Amino acid sequence: MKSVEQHVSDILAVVSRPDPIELDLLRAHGAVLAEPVTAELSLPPFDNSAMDGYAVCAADVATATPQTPVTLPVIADIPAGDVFASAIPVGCCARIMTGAALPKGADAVVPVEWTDAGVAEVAVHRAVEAGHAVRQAGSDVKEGTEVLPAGVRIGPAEVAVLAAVGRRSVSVYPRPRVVVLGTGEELVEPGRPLSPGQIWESNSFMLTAAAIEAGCEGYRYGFVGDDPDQVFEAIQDALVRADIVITSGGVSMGAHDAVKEVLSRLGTVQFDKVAVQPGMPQGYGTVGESSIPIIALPGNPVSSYVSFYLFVLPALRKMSGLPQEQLPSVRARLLAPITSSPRGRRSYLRAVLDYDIESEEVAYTALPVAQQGSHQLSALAKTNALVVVPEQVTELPEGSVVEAIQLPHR
Ligand SMILES: Nc1nc2c(c(=O)[nH]1)N[C@H]1C(S)=C(S)[C@@H](COP(=O)(O)OP(=O)(O)OC[C@H]3O[C@@H](n4cnc5c(N)ncnc54)[C@H](O)[C@@H]3O)O[C@H]1N2
Ligand code: MOO
Repeated sequence: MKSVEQHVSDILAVVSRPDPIELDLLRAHGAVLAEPVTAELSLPPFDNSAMDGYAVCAADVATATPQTPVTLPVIADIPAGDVFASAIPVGCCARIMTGAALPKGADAVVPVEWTDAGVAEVAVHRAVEAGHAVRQAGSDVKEGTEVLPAGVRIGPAEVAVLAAVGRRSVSVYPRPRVVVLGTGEELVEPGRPLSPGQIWESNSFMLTAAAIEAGCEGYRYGFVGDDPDQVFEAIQDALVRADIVITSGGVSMGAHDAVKEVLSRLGTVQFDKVAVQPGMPQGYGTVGESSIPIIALPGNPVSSYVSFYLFVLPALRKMSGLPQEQLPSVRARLLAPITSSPRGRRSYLRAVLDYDIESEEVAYTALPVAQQGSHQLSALAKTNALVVVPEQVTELPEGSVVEAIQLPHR
């Protein structure tokens, strides 16, 4: 059987990072930056006031106390956006608002709360040091410095930084379009009535949602039955708007598993048994004239789910322009024994991971849920981690320390 690592690297070999495109700032939100961004100007570009108050020369108010206030004439009013062109003469001050440029001659701002808030002249009750409530030019960013490296995902903070350094558009990797197709004659659209032998379709919803959460454009194609012609047509159709196609079902040994047969006709798709539980039968390759990557996941819902995080996510990261990175994992103490794990296959058990505030050594506990069957979907929603049981291990007592992979957004 093929190792998990081998299957990941085989998949990574058939997907590539797209060429960057220039996108307007909000369109770029959620995509990965393809260029390092530097500040053309310092931020703030000029010394400015951090408070509403009075721009003064600190030396002029050095003796001010509540008992002995210093009174200064107010010679100007400087709202944010205005610039006071001349200098403040010694012994004078200007009323100034937060964000307004500090006038020449002033070296500090007295907050309005430390004054009588006068308009023509003002009584200052407290001394200030030079620099008080002044935001120095460049105290956020110095001109020419890198504010964002290439390879970061653009979230709200990055959008803010880009706008603040004056960028209206940026070079990003376009978000991969992921088209998801389920297969199975027994499947029925949720919301429609079930006949005997049928179940409601869930994999294409789950995989589309997971692709969207991974920052991609996810499209649910829906599902088709096991008729090879239908499967053929659906995959051809899906290819039109896909950078990658994800299918579920039809990859095992079933007599009606159409996906295997059709995909072999359409491209270079290879089917493997991967040494993993759940998710053993897997397919990957490329299809169509443009050699669009395709990943064929097993139909069992839990297998599809786990396979997404093990095999699809690394592909989507690469296609998004992100560096390869494992999902974060921690060492955790098992709160229940693991009674059986197949020898020769690495198990990923769905578990509840908790922070263990009492423990001095291992900071987490992991409780694998009781329902670990590949069809037992409902338990997934209770879990937030995958406990890894290595290939050669078949059981583990309670209290064992294991690796627990933290699932995203859980
Ligand atoms: N003789 C063997 N049988 C099976 C083997 C094997 O090695 N030898 N492997 C088992 C394992 S492991 C898995 S995993 C499954 C994978 O099977 P397929 O990928 O061919 O999937 P299907 O047979 O189409 O479906 C399996 C199961 O999942 C349900 N399903 C499928 N698609 C969906 C969907 N979109 N939404 C909800 N549920 C879905 C389907 O009804 C089946 O119950 O094969 C084992 N068998
Ligand atoms: O490997 Mo299957 O994925 O056991 O359920």
